[in-house]
Amino acid sequence: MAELTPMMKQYLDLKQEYPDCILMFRLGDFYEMFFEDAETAARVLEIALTGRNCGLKERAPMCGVPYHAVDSYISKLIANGYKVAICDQLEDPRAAQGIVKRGVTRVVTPGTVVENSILNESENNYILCVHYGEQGRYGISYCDVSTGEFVLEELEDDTALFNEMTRLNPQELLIADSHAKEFLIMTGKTRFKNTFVNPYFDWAFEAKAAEKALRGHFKVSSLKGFGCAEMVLGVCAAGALMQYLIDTQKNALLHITTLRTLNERAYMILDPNTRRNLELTQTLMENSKRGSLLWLLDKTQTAMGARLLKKIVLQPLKHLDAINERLDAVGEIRESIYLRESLADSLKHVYDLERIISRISYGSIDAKDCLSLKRSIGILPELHKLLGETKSVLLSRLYSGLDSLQDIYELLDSSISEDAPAGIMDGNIIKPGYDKEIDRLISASKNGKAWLAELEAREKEETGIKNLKIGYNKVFGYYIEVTKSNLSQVPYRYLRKQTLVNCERYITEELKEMEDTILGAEERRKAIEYEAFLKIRDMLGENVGRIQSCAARVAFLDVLQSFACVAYENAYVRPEMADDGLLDIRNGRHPVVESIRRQEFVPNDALLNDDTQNMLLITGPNMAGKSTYMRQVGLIVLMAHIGCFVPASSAHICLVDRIFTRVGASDDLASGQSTFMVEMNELANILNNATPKSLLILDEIGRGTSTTDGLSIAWASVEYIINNIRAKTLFATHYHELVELENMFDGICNYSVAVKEVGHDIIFLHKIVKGGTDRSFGIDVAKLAGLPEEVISQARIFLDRLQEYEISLNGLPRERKEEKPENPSTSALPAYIAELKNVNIDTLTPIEALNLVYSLKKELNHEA
Ligand SMILES: Nc1ncnc2c1ncn2[C@@H]1O[C@H](COP(=O)(O)OP(=O)(O)OP(=O)(O)O)[C@@H](O)[C@H]1O
Repeated sequence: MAELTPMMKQYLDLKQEYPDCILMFRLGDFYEMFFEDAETAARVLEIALTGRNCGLKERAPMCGVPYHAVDSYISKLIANGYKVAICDQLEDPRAAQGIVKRGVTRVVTPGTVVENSILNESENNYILCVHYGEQGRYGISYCDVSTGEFVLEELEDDTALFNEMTRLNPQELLIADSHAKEFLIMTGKTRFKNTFVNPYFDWAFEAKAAEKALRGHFKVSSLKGFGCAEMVLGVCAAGALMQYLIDTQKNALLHITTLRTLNERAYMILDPNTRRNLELTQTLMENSKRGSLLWLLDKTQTAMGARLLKKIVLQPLKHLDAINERLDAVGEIRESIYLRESLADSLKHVYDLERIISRISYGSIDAKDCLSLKRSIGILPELHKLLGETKSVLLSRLYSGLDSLQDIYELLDSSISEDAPAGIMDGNIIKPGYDKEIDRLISASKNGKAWLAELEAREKEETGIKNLKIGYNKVFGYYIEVTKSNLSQVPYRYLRKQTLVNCERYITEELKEMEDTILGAEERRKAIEYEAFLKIRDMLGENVGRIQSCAARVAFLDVLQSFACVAYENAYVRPEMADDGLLDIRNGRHPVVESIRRQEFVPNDALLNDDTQNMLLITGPNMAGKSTYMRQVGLIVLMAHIGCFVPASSAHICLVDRIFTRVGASDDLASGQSTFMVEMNELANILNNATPKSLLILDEIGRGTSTTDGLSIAWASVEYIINNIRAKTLFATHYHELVELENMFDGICNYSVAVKEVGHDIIFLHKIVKGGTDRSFGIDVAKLAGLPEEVISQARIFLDRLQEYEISLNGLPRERKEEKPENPSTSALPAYIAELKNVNIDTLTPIEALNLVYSLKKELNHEA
């Protein structure tokens, strides 16, 4: 009976352990795949499907990829939704007795890739683990295995979970088997519907098992030191994630040196709408980084700085001292041209230390990485010197904590050759003087070369063949080459080795002996260099924690210099921060619009306080600049809270707990929500969660439905905010009726965006002025947009007619509206209308009152 070959038996044993993965099996210089895996991989990777004798009657389907190019093939498989298990040779094949020992060294999934060619340099690559707690609460934990960041958090509800998921944008979600279905349904209609969801053992999420996995990895007897002892849900998520990483990444977790507990009280929560509406990391229209706040603020010089900047932009601080510390540091760098330019110049030379560290941990570091590490460390003394001269608390703290890693520099400088190749098994990596044995072998092969030259001269002399030469190739080794015209002079002692078109190649006894010595020395040197390199790698491995904390400091310094650089280049000012409820921005600008627009940007003030000016009700024509103005206030407040200078001539910014935005119209087809439904969901979230310390930016509330419904909702929302929340609010609207609210409530102030009419044309002045407006200029804007003249003139006729009805309404005693009502809760009711209809004011809600106004309008319309 046919029997499997030992190699195929080994393959099938391993494959059994990884049935859901494509198993890449290392054979010599190739990773081979067999059977179904081969068929799938050949199709996805567009490579040839062949066969291999496996001992059975039929050949096993097989395909393979060269090991040195494996990254690009892995990335293609991952992108197509497959998991890949990498099976490597666990011993030197030359030393193996019998079949080479092999084992899976790593399972690669979208959330666990570390290959540079797959990763985006300025983005983190997270795997996020979600643990379901009681009463709708969650514990989450996320890790970027390409940098070693490992964090846990606890979240209140679905909304908080969704907020964090959108902030982190994980490539993979780990979830307990028993919740996987529920989770898939929950994410099925969101943007995470295509994210790789990985169900994992329930037991790993149990508190005891989770804690054990964490204690085991961090080698601690208690988790107290990480500040998460009370966070049971978070620990369950973190422990399950750690267990998963241990299972799949095997021994490559050296670089996960700490567990960070995210304290939500330290950061302002930004919901996905606010991130999107303020275009913090990407633009609304094109989803591109260019045009976003992140793009504008990114003057970082390192990939680590770029990744940290994104985190900082999405996590504004909530504490005054922390914000002021950052502002002090940015101010100090901004003030000194020398410091600013020297920091940028030095940081330019620092490589991506975080990802080099992960390659140390994964054992995939090469000599080039070592040189990058050495060069980066070489910059540290300069950074140290620059920071040593600073005064601000934060920079001084960075200075005192910055380890110069001198010993690591010396190790790398003495060991790794400057022109070392990338491959670590090809020799020429180790510098002369580092290892005596390597030096001896180098000299043996060098002497061998001198001896070859001497032999060549001797053979020429003896045979009289002047153009005889000694050469070498990988297949035949050393040879003596004689051209065809000189063959008659070849002596008998020459043994033919190879025949070419123009020449013959020979070997002699003497040359053969020398070949053994030279090649033996070369081979041995390569082997010893490889061993020496592995030792250096291990020494680096023992120091990953030190390199990591250095990397974190460098990244933070990079963000601070980036803020300083942007502040200097764009003439930003330092915001004055206080917890006093006053927002006073003078000559504020929209940071991105001003940097992109060719024409001059018109600056505007913004004043909001807790009592007299709590809400700005902004009216004005289309295209005047209402949205730009409101976004600019939101961005200035946010920039101040991340410790960045702001585009204004001066800015007093009070601490805010959240920034809420409801801007523009977008529908969510994926979840089957109409534009209006999306708008109402967002509004509900704001009205339910805003506090007096929040900043609200509301643009055209109610425009997604009929005018009457829309106006009613807008009116009622303004009332609700001013009466119940008293959050600082910017409220832009096309419902000019709302300007009446200024007279009815303390704290509402009308503003409008000025335009100038020149004949039939309008000029946008983009200036925010006090007072409301009652004209939209919509038709004028439509004309500017190039609507056909016929449509424009017909629209003007309709408008005139409508305005006539408007006048017949407003002809009613207007002065009554100026009187301040005694009871603000019924204040929205236009009393004169109620009187007209003989209705008792006190029995109506504001919305009913507004509906009344409109039904009256309709009646008047009919009569006319
Ligand atoms: N302060 C300003 N200085 C210069 N240009 C500005 C200013 N504010 C806005 N703009 C420009 O005016 C245009 C319209 O701005 P925006 O979209 O904010 O107007 P809007 O009033 O919100 O319009 P709509 O009501 O139609 O949504 C944009 O192209 C913007 O770049």
